[in-house]
Amino acid sequence: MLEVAGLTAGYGAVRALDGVDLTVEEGSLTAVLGANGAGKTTLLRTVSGLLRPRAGRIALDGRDLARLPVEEIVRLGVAHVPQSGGVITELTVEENLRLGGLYRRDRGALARRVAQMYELFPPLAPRRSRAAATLSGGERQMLALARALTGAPRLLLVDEPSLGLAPRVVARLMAVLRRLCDEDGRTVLLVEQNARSALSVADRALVLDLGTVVADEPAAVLAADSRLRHAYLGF
Ligand SMILES: Nc1ncnc2c1ncn2[C@@H]1O[C@H](COP(=O)(O)OP(=O)(O)OP(=O)(O)O)[C@@H](O)[C@H]1O
Repeated sequence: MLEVAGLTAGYGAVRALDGVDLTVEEGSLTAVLGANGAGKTTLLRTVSGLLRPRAGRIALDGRDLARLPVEEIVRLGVAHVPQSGGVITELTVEENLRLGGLYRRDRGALARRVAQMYELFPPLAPRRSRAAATLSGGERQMLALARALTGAPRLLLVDEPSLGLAPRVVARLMAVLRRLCDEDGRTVLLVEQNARSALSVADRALVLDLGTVVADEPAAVLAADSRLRHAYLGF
């Protein structure tokens, strides 16, 4: 579904990605792992159009995204949940969810999708009329994911959803991501520092180091490779 080839991107003199190749199958969950500064966030930002590549190709179902406006990339079904969350804290939970699906014209479908989000993330339901600013960190992460999902994206890009969350909340979020692939056929590209959690739900895993791919394996193979784990993943 997503094909990235020879992707090079950066910031001024910094080359954050250097010839990255990646293929993501429809309905799969791919983990992008690696140390701080490896280029993981930059990879998501180039796919969603927030950063333009210097070279290489990013294709969604064969269509090149590299020069499309961000709005068009969203319309093609790509949603990006950034590390800092992506919720509007002044608005209520419900308003955030409705905004996430705003570009979908069908209002009935939007109401159904919002209702589905309360099923998928039960802690959000009793808080629907509260400002997002009053949510805990975990609840905010759930809202950020739910908000992206109300737009019914085909490809969900998620940047470190586990950051600062309790282990039980992390496990619940990972399980939701897995369900999105298995039950809804969505495709997920998940950036994580918490490699152990990500590998427990991923189909495939990519390890980045200084902007290059040093491993691209089925998640179970990577999890069993103690040399790679010690060298790049710290466990
Ligand atoms: N806006 C920016 N301006 C300049 N350099 C940047 C910018 N954003 C990132 N970089 C640099 O690009 C490289 C890759 O950063 P990136 O954020 O993609 O890494 P990461 O793997 O997501 O790291 P982390 O796990 O710490 O979030 C790093 O060397 C970083 O310092």
